[in-house]
Amino acid sequence: MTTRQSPNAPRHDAMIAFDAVACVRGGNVLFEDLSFAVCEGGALLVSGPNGAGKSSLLRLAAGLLDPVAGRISRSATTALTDERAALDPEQSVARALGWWARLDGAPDGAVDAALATLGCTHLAPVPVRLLSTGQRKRAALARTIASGAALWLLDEPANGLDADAIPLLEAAIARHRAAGGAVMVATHIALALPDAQRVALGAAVPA
Ligand SMILES: Nc1ncnc2c1ncn2[C@@H]1O[C@H](COP(=O)(O)OP(=O)(O)OP(=O)(O)O)[C@@H](O)[C@H]1O
Repeated sequence: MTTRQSPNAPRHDAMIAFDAVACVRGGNVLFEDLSFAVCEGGALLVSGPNGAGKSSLLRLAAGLLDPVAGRISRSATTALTDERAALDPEQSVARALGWWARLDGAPDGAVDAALATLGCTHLAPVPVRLLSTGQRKRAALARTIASGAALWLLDEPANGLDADAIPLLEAAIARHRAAGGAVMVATHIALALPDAQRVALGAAVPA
């Protein structure tokens, strides 16, 4: 169930390290004794059946959940993309993303660049509430790309994307890693993540 690097010793150069982490939700142990470290340029691929705890793992990594045991050390800024796009439905895509970019302290032009990266510059003036499923996913991914965060936490990033968008996402991840960033990805859809570490979660058991 776990990926272990140096046993019980979080790496000092890690952007994030899980050390013997356990997660319980809804009365079930989703995983325990989970240890790994993700360093600059790294990637971690999280797999497992529905309900295994992939999203929970990413929420732990984002600091949105606390582990019931173990320790999580985080030295990098993080951005999470999940099914909640968290974009104001009444704003245009550009304004909604711009709001987050300002909050994240992103440089001027970060939103335009992120939209171009995902091939959706044309969506900039479109109200968020009018976006299709795949367009909403592209906008949510653009929010993470524009954030400037070093560690991208991507929960099912390919869901809803069409065949043209998936290579754009893979290229964006590769560029981010080449620039010293890192990613943790939970996905049921195959994505090219060269040299990724793997965490395969199993079925939950009652606590
Ligand atoms: N807020 C919550 N309170 C209680 N239980 C929760 C909560 N959120 C999730 N769970 C439970 O935790 C378990 C793991 O959920 P999680 O979303 O992490 O799984 P997942 O592996 O991402 O699943 P999927 O492949 O379906 O996206 C599920 O049984 C779910 O019902």
